[in-house]
Amino acid sequence: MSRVLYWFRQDLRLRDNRCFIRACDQADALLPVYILDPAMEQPTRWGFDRIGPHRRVVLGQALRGLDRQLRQRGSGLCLLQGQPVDQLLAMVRQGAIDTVWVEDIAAPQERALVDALKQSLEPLGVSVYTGWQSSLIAPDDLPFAIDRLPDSFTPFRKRVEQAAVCIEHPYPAPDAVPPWPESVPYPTASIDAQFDALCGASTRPAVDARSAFPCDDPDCSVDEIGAQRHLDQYFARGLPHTYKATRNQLIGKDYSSKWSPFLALGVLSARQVYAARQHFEQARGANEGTYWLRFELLWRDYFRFLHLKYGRRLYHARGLAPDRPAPTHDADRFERWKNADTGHAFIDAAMTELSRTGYLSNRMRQVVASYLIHDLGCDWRAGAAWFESQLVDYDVYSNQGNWLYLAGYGTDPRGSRRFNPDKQAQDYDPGGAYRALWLSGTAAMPA
Ligand SMILES: Cc1cc2nc3c(=O)[nH]c(=O)nc-3n(C[C@H](O)[C@H](O)[C@H](O)COP(=O)(O)OP(=O)(O)OC[C@H]3O[C@@H](n4cnc5c(N)ncnc54)[C@H](O)[C@@H]3O)c2cc1C
Repeated sequence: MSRVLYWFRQDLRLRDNRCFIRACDQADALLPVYILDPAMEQPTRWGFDRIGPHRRVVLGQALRGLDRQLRQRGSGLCLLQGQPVDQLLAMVRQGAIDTVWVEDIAAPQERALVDALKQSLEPLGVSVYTGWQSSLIAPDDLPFAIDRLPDSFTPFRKRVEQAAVCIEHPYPAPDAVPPWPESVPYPTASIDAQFDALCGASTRPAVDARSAFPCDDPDCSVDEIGAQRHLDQYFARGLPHTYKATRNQLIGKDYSSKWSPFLALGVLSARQVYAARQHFEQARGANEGTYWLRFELLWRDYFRFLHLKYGRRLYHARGLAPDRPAPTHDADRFERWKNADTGHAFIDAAMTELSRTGYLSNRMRQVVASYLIHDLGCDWRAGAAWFESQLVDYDVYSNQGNWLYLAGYGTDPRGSRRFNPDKQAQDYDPGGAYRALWLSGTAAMPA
C-alpha cells in the first residue's frame, strides 16, 4: 500500500501536471496539500507586505478551482497553514505517508524548502521526488546542456528555432484521484471558509472597471476552468493574428493575451497554450502575431533556464555582472515611485494601475522599472519586491529575470536599458488617454 503526499506549489492544476499524474499512478492513497506559508505574510526588507490584495484574490480562485477539480475525482485539497516543513512532517506522520511529490522550482527559497524537507523526511524512510514541469521546452530537449545555455536571449532563440525543438503534447487530467489516507479526515469546513479564515475575506480589493485584467470578473477567474475559457475565447476571436500589432498598447483587455496570471499560478501549462496555438495556426493560418506569441513564450522559458544555469547568482545585488558598480538606493524616492507620487504623469499613471488592479502591460513594466533604476537611482531588488507583492501574474523567474535585465546585471549584451519616459509617453500614449484613465478617471489629457 503506497501512501503519497502531493505538495502543490505553482502548479495548481490537474491537466498536464506530470508530477501529479505520476504521483497518482504510484499511489493507493494520495493526500493533495497546499500550504499557506506564514513567511509570505512577513513584510519584505523594503517594508511592505510580500503578498498584496490582488495576489490573494487570484490565489483564492486557483485553490478553490483546484479543490473542485479534486472533489470531482473523489478527492479534495488539504489546505494547511504554517511553516511548510513542519506541516508536511506532521501530515506525513498522520497519514503514514511513504512518498512526497513536489514540482521543482529553481529559485533559492523554493529549493531551500525542498532541501530542508528531504533532510527531515529521508531519515524517516520517506522518499521526496521533485519534477521539472513549468517550461514549454523540457530542459533535456534543448540542443545544448543547460550549463551551455547562451548568455543572451537571441542566440538561445536562434538555436532552439534552428533545432526545431519538439514540444511535448499536454497530458490529460487523471480520470480519478486516489482517496486520502484513511487516517486523515476530510475537513468539515468548505475550502472557501478555510481560505477566508486563513487569508481574511475582508481584505478583498475594490473592483476597478478600468482594469486590463479584472481578476474579480468571473470571465477572468484564475482557475483551471477559467483558464480554458480564457484560452478558448482568445483563439476563437482570432486575437493571435493581431497580437504583434497590439501588444504595446496600454488600455483594454485584448491588446495582449493575458495568459500570464493563469501560467503564473500554474492553472494552465505553457504546453497547453502552445498546443492551442498550434491548432489555431493549422485551422486559421500562421502570421507574425502567432509567431510573436511563441517568441514571448520562449522569453518565459529563457528566464527559467537561466535559473537552472545560474540559480542563486541571479539574486545577488550585482547579479551576473559582479564587476559593475553596486546598485544605489533612496528610500524616499522609492516610496514615491511605489505610491504613484513621482510627479511624472506617465509613471504615476502606471503605478496607479498596478496598485489598483495587480496588472500592468509589458511596456509599462519596462518603463516604470527603468525609471526606478535609472532615473530615481533605486535598487532594482526593491522594485522587484514591489512587483512580487502586487502582480497577479507574479512569477519568480520572469520577474527576477526582467528586473535584472533592465538593471544591466543580467544577460543583455548592451548593458543597462534605460527607457526615456518622455519619449515612451509620446510614442505609446500620444493623446494622453492612458494618463487620463489612471490619473483623473476618464477625460482625455494632452500629451
Ligand atoms: C520588470 C518586469 C517584471 C515582470 N514580471 C513578470 C512576472 O512577475 N510574471 C510574468 O508572467 N511576467 C512578468 N514580466 C513579463 C511580461 O511583462 C508579462 O509576462 C506580460 O506583460 C504578461 O501579459 P500577457 O500574458 O498579456 O503577455 P503577452 O504579451 O500576451 O505574452 C504571452 C506570454 O509570453 C510570456 N512573456 C511575455 N513577455 C515576457 C517577458 N518579457 N518575460 C517573460 N515572459 C514573457 C508570458 O508568459 C505571457 O503570458 C515582467 C516584465 C518586466 C519588464
